[in-house]
Amino acid sequence: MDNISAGVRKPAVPANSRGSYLSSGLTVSNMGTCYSGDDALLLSRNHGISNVIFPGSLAYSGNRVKPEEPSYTGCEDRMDPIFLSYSQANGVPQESKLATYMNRQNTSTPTSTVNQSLAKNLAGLSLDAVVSLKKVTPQAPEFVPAAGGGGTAGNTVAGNGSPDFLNSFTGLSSSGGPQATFGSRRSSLESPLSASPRLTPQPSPPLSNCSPTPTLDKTPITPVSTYQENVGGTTYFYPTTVAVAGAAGGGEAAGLNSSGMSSGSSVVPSVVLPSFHVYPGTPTHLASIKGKSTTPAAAFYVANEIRMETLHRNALVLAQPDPEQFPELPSEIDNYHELCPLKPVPSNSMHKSQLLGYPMSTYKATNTKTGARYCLRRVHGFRLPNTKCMFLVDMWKHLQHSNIVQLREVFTTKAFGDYSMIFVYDYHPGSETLLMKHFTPSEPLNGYADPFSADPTAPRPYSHQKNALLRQQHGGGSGMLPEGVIWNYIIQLTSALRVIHAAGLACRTLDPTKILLTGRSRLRLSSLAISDVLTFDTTSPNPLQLIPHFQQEDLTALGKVILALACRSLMAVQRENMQTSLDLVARTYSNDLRNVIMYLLTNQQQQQHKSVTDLMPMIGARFYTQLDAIQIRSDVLENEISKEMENGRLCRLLVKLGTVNERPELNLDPTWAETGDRYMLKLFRDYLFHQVSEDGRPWLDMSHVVQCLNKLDTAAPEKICLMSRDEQSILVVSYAELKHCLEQSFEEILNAATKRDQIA
Ligand SMILES: Nc1ncnc2c1ncn2[C@@H]1O[C@H](COP(=O)(O)OP(=O)(O)OP(=O)(O)O)[C@@H](O)[C@H]1O
Repeated sequence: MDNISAGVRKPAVPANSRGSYLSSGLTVSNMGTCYSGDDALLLSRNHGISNVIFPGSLAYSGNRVKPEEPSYTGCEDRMDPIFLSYSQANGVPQESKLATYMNRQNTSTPTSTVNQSLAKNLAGLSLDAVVSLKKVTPQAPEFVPAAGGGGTAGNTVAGNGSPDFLNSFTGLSSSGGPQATFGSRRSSLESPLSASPRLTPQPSPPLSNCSPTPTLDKTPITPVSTYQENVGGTTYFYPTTVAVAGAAGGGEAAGLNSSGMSSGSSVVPSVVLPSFHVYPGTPTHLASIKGKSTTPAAAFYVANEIRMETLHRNALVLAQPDPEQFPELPSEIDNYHELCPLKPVPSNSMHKSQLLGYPMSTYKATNTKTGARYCLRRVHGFRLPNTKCMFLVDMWKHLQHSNIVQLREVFTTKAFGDYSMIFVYDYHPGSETLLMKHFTPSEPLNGYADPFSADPTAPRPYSHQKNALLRQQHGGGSGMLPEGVIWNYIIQLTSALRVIHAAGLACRTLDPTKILLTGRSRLRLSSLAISDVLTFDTTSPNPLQLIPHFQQEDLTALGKVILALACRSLMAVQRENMQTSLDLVARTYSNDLRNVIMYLLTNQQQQQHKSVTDLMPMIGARFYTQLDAIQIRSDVLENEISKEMENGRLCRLLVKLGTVNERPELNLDPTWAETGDRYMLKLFRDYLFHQVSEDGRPWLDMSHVVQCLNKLDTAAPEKICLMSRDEQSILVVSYAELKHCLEQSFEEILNAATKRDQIA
């Protein structure tokens, strides 16, 4: 909570006048509470420089108090008597600017209506919001600021901070925030809602797992539009619309009452929701997760590691081809442009894909209609004899799974100067193949060498040297994959195969060159459907006849991939190395892993029909381990999102503010940004960003900015005190009102922009 008495921080004031505003005898009268009934605060200075009257509280339901309104009954004893003592002839302190203004006008200003029956109606004034307010009397010592110059009384609050004084106000405040008075008169910024202005922002919360203390407000307030009048250089603001509860917090806006229950619920509210959104800090169940970033910034921003990964992926999505390097690339193919090769384009048609037997190239491309990025696989020089195979393409297109790169469409093109077939897939930036990840020689193997490598210097299988090496690997720190990683891969690959086979299809490209690894451990089968199209037999009466056979081949291919991963060698799956490889697996890993491999690689003749579902009991409880890991990961990411969600929301809010603030002109009005609602927003901008410490140094506190923006965004009823740069005007205004001003002003700009568009 603020400690206004510390007097450390204050609204932005010019350096040359620092420290003076609290001691310059400002008089603050809460006119809105009981004098004019229009909820306006008159802030005047003893030395009578121009002032601003501005709507303070929004508890009143109209511009002016209407004495006959039944809702304003029974509250006299709840009113701060200090205001009663000010009830002068017209209900307005005669020394106030508003009184001067009204006297000068001597006309039937709305306030005069108040005057006639104010005394009567004050007795019956009823405001729910003040029911719980602590009753104080003018005689209470804490309410009698020292007479005389501004310095004394002002110091009581801003300088020395009489605890009694503050406590009594704190007791009045539903927000629990400190209150303030200025100058030599008995005065208060206390509003009918007890949402006092904050002269100083909240202190920074501790960085670890902590967030600014939210202010709890039970009474949501709707901003009111204001009517303003300039009299002799003084601007008077009056509310013009009815304040309606219900627009303050997000929960309220979503039709929830303060308990978070639906409005129709008869359950008695037992909790009070904060009136603004803020990230509440890392949940305890994530605080102890290993590998979590512990930097202070990680408490409020997305973890560095995730940020870097995301930035990298986004950069890859946006990457453009270098036109000088790829001059031969067509600028557009069908609905795709910005082709960016993902691997070197084969220079001649003899360079064929090892797996598919055709020259192939892979590109990232942008859809011209949607702007989305896709992965295009081009089969060079392939001419589709007819479209009979397209039913298979449709089957693949409908297959959606988290371990599959989804096929989107297939078409032929002559844009490359030949007959090419294009398979369009989802693009997963930053993916690498299993081959690149686990079988590239460049990868450091931490002393482990491929036991099947042809390199004569490498250890031979089952040589003394190799066995020693294996023992060392088994002890940890080796280049062999941890068994958990292999099981993780098995679960993902079998998961994909399960849906493919269940759909009556077969993968046919289950190979380390066609299994993509994205991020830490997400596997996806790629290049699906290509084999089906390229080898489609148009003369066959039943093109699906061979699918069961291909499914059995998928399972064998899966066994080979697992064996190769377990031995970290593609040569491990060659027929002559097979037995050696299985022995190696038996020594290094659990029996379960060996059994899975054995099951998948056992000759089909010996085994009737293999099925991917047979593997599920072999995987067994490892499913749970995987599920647990995924759910923890999901928790972590959800937490990261909740941090960034707040940041994104604030960014949009800042964009709005920036669009309004300092706008040179609007609709040919060069003073637009400096007048009316915009003036308040300008002062709010100063309050947000330009505060200075007592000795004039810039005061920087991110939590202050974040808190204020959050309160603005949710139209919190809490009030703040804004001061003009020349110190001549002070506005006491709620976030709700500021939000309303911002929305109005931004809408004006939007309307003007649309108008111009229409003209253009
Ligand atoms: N859907 C995709 N999203 C993102 N990147 C992909 C996608 N498909 C493939 N890639 C990447 O494109 C590159 C080339 O993939 P490709 O399958 O053509 O490899 P390859 O080993 O050269 O295959 P082949 O020998 O059959 O031509 C790889 O780095 C791979 O990670």
